[in-house]
Amino acid sequence: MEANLKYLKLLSKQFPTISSVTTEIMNLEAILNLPKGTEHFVSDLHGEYDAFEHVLRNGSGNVKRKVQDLYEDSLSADEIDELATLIYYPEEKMEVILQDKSKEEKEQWYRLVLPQLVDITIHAASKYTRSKVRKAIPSDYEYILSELLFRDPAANKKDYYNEIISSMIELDRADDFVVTLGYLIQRLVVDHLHVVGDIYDRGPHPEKIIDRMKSYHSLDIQWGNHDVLWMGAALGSKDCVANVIRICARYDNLEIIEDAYGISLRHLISFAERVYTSTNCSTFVPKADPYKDRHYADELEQLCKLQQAIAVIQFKLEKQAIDRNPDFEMEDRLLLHQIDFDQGIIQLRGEEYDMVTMDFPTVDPDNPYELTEEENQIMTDLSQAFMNSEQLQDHIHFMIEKGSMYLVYNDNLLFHGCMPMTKEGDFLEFHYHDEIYSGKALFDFFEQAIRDAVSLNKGCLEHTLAADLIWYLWSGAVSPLFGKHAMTTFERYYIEEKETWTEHKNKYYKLRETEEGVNKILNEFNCNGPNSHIINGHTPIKEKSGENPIKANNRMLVIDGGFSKAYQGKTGIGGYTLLYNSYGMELAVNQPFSSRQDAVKNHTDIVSTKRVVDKDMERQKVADTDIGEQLREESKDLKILLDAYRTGRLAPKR
Ligand SMILES: O=P(O)(O)OC[C@H]1O[C@](O)(COP(=O)(O)O)[C@@H](O)[C@@H]1O
Ligand SMILES: [Mn+2]
Repeated sequence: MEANLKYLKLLSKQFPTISSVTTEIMNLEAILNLPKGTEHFVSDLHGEYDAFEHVLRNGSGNVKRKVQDLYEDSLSADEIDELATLIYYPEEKMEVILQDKSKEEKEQWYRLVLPQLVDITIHAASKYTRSKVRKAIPSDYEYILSELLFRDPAANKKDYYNEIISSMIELDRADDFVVTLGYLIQRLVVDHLHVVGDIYDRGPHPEKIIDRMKSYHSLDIQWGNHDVLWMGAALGSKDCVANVIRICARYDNLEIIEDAYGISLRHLISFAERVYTSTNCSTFVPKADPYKDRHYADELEQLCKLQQAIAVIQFKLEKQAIDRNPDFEMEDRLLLHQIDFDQGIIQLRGEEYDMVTMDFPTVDPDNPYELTEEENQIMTDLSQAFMNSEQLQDHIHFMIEKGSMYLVYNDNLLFHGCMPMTKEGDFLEFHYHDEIYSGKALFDFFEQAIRDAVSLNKGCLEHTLAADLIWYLWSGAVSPLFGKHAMTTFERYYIEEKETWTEHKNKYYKLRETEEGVNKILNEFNCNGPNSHIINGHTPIKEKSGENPIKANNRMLVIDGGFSKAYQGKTGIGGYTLLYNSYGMELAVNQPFSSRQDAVKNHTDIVSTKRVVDKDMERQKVADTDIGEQLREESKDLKILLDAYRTGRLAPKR
């Protein structure tokens, strides 16, 4: 009771009068009755910044829908496409449209297009409270846009527009106004963004994706295996550093490390060129971006040698991590000592294979896991450089702040990789330091390890062990982010026989096809609503071979469709994105994104088809969401405060 009164007193500071309390209650009740805001889900962006930017700009088709809602009957399909493209890329599209126009023609165009843009903005804003829309308006236009968006419906609209547009043109502000409205519409069509993991690796610009996300109005991240790899590297794990560099070399993306994050690879490169000699093994040839054709032979050779050098360092370092952590049970990943250095063969699970190359200048056959002095020095310096890169630290801390291993949001469960399971369909157990973790607790355990690696002092044993757990998340058999029995990097580089490359997927990937399997996982996270789904990324859906991203009687949605160019050959598409608005969920199938210029010039839009996930769902209001739940609580408290004012338990101000 005491505590209650204390809380009410605090609340009364914010709402000191009866009228302020009643106004706020009315405001909250009104919000609860608005339609639910639109959530937008993307995953597996893999450094493809331009494609990501495009789906943010077109809201996975949501912008075009708003245009169609208003102009389907009065504009042609081409005109609708042009107007939509103007909204996605206002600066570039306007330049193309206006380039050959006279002053009068330009003025005519503004008079046509500005009212259209204002109407689309009003339509997109109609789901929100005035105060929310006001917050989205850039301050330069606060007055004018408030006037336009919240104008008195009885006032003569035409006169009003004319007046405003005339003064815009006169003051030479019409261009700027088009741009402002374009971005405001983009901002309003999506209320909240979920990024279901794998921002990093394979593609060229993860750092631009993070910068873009930093300025986005509302989002969360579920970490992917590639994201935690970078987190581990930034937090000082040498195993993670070696993997990050190796993957960047493999995909010809060293600029990310050197230019975007200012980490010098000079010593490593000169070491690799000096010490490694073989240049003829195809397994080390980088998987170059097909759009980036700029290689000279010596550049390729350098990337091959760099990959060799860092792969060997990685295998040596992994021995230390595996020895430090017998609980990982990863001894069978240690393969250097299985090589017969005289005969050029390797023993693997009872079979004998030829080695693709025997270029191991730094491996002592009697002590194959010992790093040479120079290798040691290079890794010590590189891990320092990762920890000292301000830009990288800034990006990783953003991911840590906005991210988590999983998220329950409006009754949906979001995670990147998998729920590790046994073949009997039970949650797989991870044994660590005499404790056992499985199910939700397994996710929570790894999340804590990441947060420990952030807060513990670097260099102490606890920190090293926390960083090792991050590396385990990248490649361990019971990792919810990896989902395969082992990572066969060694075999992929050194053995030709592809049967040795297989990474067996966890049973989860069979079980998630069934409603029973999916419900078991949803229940574990207390997601029991009639509209609960799992939203999953990580494994590219091979759409072109007929695989369906919507599984388990619509309960499971796998949205990795291949933003990554390296995977588009397999998937046949350019990525899935998901929208969840007040009418339910809709999966957008995106075509590969060609280029920004193409999108601007030819109106190529990458959303090709939409598939409805929820049929017959009742229109959802804010009241039906997690935020609605919070608002109802607030409203309940305010009603108690009102009662306290009325019964004299507290004295309101007058
Ligand atoms: O094609 P690459 O570069 O060899 O990468 C393959 C590796 O990437 C992984 O698939 C992990 O990356 P994803 O999360 O993108 O699947 C590993 O399982 C595998 O060993
Ligand atoms: Mn992944």
